[in-house]
Amino acid sequence: MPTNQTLAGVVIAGGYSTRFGDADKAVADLAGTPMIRRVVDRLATVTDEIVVNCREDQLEAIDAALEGCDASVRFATDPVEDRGPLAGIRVGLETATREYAAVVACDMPFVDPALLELLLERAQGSDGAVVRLEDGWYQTTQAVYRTDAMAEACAAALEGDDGRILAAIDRIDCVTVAESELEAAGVDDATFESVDTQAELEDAADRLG
Ligand SMILES: Nc1nc2c(ncn2[C@@H]2O[C@H](COP(=O)(O)OP(=O)(O)OP(=O)(O)O)[C@@H](O)[C@H]2O)c(=O)[nH]1
Ligand SMILES: [Mg+2]
Repeated sequence: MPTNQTLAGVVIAGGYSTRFGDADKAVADLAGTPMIRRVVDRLATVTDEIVVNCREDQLEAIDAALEGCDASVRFATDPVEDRGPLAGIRVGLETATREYAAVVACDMPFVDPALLELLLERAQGSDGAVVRLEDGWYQTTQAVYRTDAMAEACAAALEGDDGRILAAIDRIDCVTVAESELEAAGVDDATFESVDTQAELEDAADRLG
């Protein structure tokens, strides 16, 4: 996999998991393994650098959840908390050192590394590649971006008081990949599933267990 040399993984985990209840979904046990660890382990198969973005108060628990990981993980904490995922992506990308970075939310334990490889391939020569779902939604938290270009775009969007991830994407030259292309590329249907509630955690655990 020759293109892997330039791919970082950025996991965003600085949210408050309000739909999940009284616990941080990032470190929730999913069939015996903390959710964020599942994401990091999958990312590690196609990246050579991993940055985890979270709040200061999550560091200890996330570090423990990742103990013994093969990947070398660095942390990028939010300078200001609760500014939304775009702020987390920004600081994560500012910390990453590879030309491109796969940005993945901590609550997507089924992320398919094959998708990230496809997106990295499509992003070559551009500032990123993002999947456009059939309903028109862009899958921005499982996407590949050119690290410095997207970090600058995030900063510009945030400075303009626009916290939407799409506001940053609009500022870069990003390739769109149609959802319909993923099946032929062998990407797992479950890749975009996110675990936001206890019910979704139970459902995911049933399928893994
Ligand atoms: N750094 C940072 N990351 C965030 C923030 N809000 C959400 N995220 C991350 O963005 C991803 C998608 O967000 P959500 O699914 O809404 O997660 P959440 O906000 O923790 O959960 P809810 O409170 O239930 O919406 C998750 O990986 C979150 O950790 C934030 O304010 N800062
Ligand atoms: Mg949220």
